[in-house]
Amino acid sequence: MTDTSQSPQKIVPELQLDGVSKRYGDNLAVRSISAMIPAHKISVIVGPSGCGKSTLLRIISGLDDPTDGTVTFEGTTVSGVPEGLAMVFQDYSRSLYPWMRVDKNVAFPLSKVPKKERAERVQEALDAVGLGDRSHLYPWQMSGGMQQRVAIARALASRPKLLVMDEPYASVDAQTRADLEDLLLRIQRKLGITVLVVTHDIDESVYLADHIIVLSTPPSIVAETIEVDLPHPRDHVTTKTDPRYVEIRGHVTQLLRHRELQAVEDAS
Ligand SMILES: Nc1ncnc2c1ncn2[C@@H]1O[C@H](COP(=O)(O)OP(=O)(O)OP(=O)(O)O)[C@@H](O)[C@H]1O
Repeated sequence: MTDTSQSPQKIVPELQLDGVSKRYGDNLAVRSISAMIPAHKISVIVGPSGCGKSTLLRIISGLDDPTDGTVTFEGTTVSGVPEGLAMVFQDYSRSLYPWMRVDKNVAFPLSKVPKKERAERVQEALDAVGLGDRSHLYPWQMSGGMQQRVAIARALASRPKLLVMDEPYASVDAQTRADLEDLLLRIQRKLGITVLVVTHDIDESVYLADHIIVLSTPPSIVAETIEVDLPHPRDHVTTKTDPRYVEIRGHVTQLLRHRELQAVEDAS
């Protein structure tokens, strides 16, 4: 056994989930999930449709209460949206205000920040997503991918410690999705923030993650957690042809497939 207590790579938890369950009436959506989200890394929760990923993310973000269990963010039990947490949702068209120019959209959550600092933060966040010169546009003058970059900039402008993203690229085309995945990898490496992404896309989970939490079919439980030891920087050609990528991808696929088959057997 390796002694990790002396290791400089020692994992620091940013978020801790202990026995988190959620019941909607008779429907048990999430069943006693315990997991750790390490600080300064990208963690991905992957699982089949309806397994409770969004429910879990809402609980982690303090938007919903668990029926049982606790979520701890930096040592404090989550009740309400914690300071230092920012969210990006799948549907950018509903998260941006169409009547506000891009800079106003990004500045919106910063109303309590002094004007000069607010302007600096907005510019910094738009630069980070490559839209520094598009601040005067309205969302409806932009492509879907650009709008999602604005939504990411708005989350970054609050300088979050934890960025939570629910299927953030599900509404854009494949090429834009690949570009946005690379953007997220670059931003995370540059800013060192903790990122938690929910997706049902196995490729996306392996490509983005340092740490994957595989959920089973409903009601979800953790099937396995996987440390992704693929090197950085990653790119869609080199990383995805790395035998280790292929191996991890195959393993996650097998886990999800096995659980699906088991659920079908249990139901019959
Ligand atoms: N507000 C709610 N009220 C009642 N049931 C809900 C509510 N939100 C989610 N559910 C139920 O909880 C279960 C999990 O839903 P959830 O949206 O969390 O899954 P998901 O894994 O994110 O699915 P998808 O990948 O399809 O978005 C489903 O059975 C869903 O119908």
